[in-house]
Amino acid sequence: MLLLVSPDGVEEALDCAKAAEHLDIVDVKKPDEGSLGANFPWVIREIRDAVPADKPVSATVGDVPYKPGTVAQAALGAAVSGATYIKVGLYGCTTPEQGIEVMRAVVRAVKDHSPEALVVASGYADAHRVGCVNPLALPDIAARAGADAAMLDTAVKDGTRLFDHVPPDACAEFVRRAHASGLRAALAGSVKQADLGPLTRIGTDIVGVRGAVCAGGDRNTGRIQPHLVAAFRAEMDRQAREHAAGVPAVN
Ligand SMILES: O=C[C@H](O)COP(=O)(O)O
Repeated sequence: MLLLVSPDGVEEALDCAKAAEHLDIVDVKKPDEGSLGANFPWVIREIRDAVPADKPVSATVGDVPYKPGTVAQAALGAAVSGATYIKVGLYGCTTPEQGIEVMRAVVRAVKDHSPEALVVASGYADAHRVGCVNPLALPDIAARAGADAAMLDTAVKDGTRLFDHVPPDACAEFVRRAHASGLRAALAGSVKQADLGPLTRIGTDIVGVRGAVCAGGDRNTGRIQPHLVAAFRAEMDRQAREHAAGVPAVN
């Protein structure tokens, strides 16, 4: 399982760089613009320059509206700025068809420019609270649009977590559907260390965090702490070892 960590700017990205050996993907976002809030192109570029070259930079394109042209341009902007994972939060899409239309436009815009870039279609575990497309529809949306990964995050950052809205069994079904379509499955949403057991066992490919590696566990007022990134990775590694050894689950 890969670890994606979301700094909110260059300063925090430098803290991620200090913990680079413990993480796999640096994910640029602007949390004050939403769960998958998009940051400025120059911030993506600065962060690309600040983190080790072997660490891919991901960028969120925003909690996007159902406007395929607008979103395709924004996604291209993220790719041009140096991101190699392009994450789109299908916030304004109320049907799978709308999600597919947006994601097809994004895939074309991104891959025409950077064929090696990976496009991630993200939905929301708490979609029922914001009226967007059902979380379990994301693997099919991503696959039919030609994206590379399906992801879930939470739209409302109020302390509720991924598993509060999509329990582990349903997340397992999400991962199964993604893998059946040849996609990577990424899961996030106020994920804590205690969630890593189930996330490992269901075969999650990428776990995304911010709050869990910020001081005080607070994604808004806390800053990313390199030692918390290291501790999170240590628990990931422990869970991976236990899973590989067939140790019975305790959480
Ligand atoms: O992409 C991952 C998100 O940044 C997760 O943030 P969070 O762990 O604070 O919910």
